[in-house]
Amino acid sequence: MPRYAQLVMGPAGSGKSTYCSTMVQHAESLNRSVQVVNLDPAAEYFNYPVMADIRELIQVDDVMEDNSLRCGPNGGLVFCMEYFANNFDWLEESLGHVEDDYILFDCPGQIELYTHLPVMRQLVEQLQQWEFRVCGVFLVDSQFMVESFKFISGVMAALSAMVSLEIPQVNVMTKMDLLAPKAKKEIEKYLDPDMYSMMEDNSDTFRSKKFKKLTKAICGLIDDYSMVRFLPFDRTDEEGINIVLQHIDFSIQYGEDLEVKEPKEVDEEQSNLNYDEIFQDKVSS
Ligand SMILES: Nc1nc2c(ncn2[C@@H]2O[C@H](COP(=O)(O)OP(=O)(O)OP(=O)(O)O)[C@@H](O)[C@H]2O)c(=O)[nH]1
Ligand SMILES: [Mg+2]
Repeated sequence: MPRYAQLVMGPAGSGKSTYCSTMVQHAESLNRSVQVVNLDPAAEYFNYPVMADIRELIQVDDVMEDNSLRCGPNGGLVFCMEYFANNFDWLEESLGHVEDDYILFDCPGQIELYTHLPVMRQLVEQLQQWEFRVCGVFLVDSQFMVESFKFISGVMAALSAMVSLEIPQVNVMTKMDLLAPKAKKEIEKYLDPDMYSMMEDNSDTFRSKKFKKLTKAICGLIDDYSMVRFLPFDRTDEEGINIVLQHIDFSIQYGEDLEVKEPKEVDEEQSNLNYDEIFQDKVSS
């Protein structure tokens, strides 16, 4: 039986840890068990219970304090993630081997992890060997997406993760609750974007003529192949959260192998009795 994993990725501060805790609560309300693994060795605050925490293996502060390594915060993180990739047995031990487990991996925000460093891909391959079905969940902050040039950068970041990991990916626009109603209306066009008309509408924003052709070609490519789309995520909207979860479940075929649950057995005599009572009530009234 497979296990299921969401790799929760995205730039720093895009809402990854908040997404994880919101999903855990949402799953609880659906009577589903979802667990979280913290993979951010520099994490200071998150409010979900962890199944495993990379800081038990290695911490950025310790790496930065090491005089022989002389790392800053970003170099320190890269060192930690490489160390992690060389010690996957720690993760194997922490995860155990429970069938049907559904685990969210709260990843660090350094974008280089999703562009050219090999560690996330190595993690995906390792999880797949352990029979996990893995879905990438790429978060971007809706606050930074309301202008077209920022939007194109966000799309390229999501695309870069898709290309480097080669797994199903659901892209999510977070913090929708912070948008004013007008901005909310405005952002709808970015959820399922028509890149061609976006380019035309905002041709003044792209000032340099030299790069306009390149930007246009990139937009055309994204549009022609419908490569990137976003789902809105408002942590206060249960229905919206459920739609995001359903998309992810569908992409990793969660639920297809689950055993059908038998309905609770009802005492036959009892149920007949109730039915008779109702019938009697109806006749007498
Ligand atoms: N209002 C609102 N605030 C949010 C939402 N998601 C995240 N935030 C806030 O945004 C900030 C960053 O959120 P985190 O969940 O820590 O973001 P992160 O991606 O885990 O950040 P790093 O791990 O540092 O990369 C926090 O102050 C959160 O309270 C949201 O959906 N709505
Ligand atoms: Mg975080």
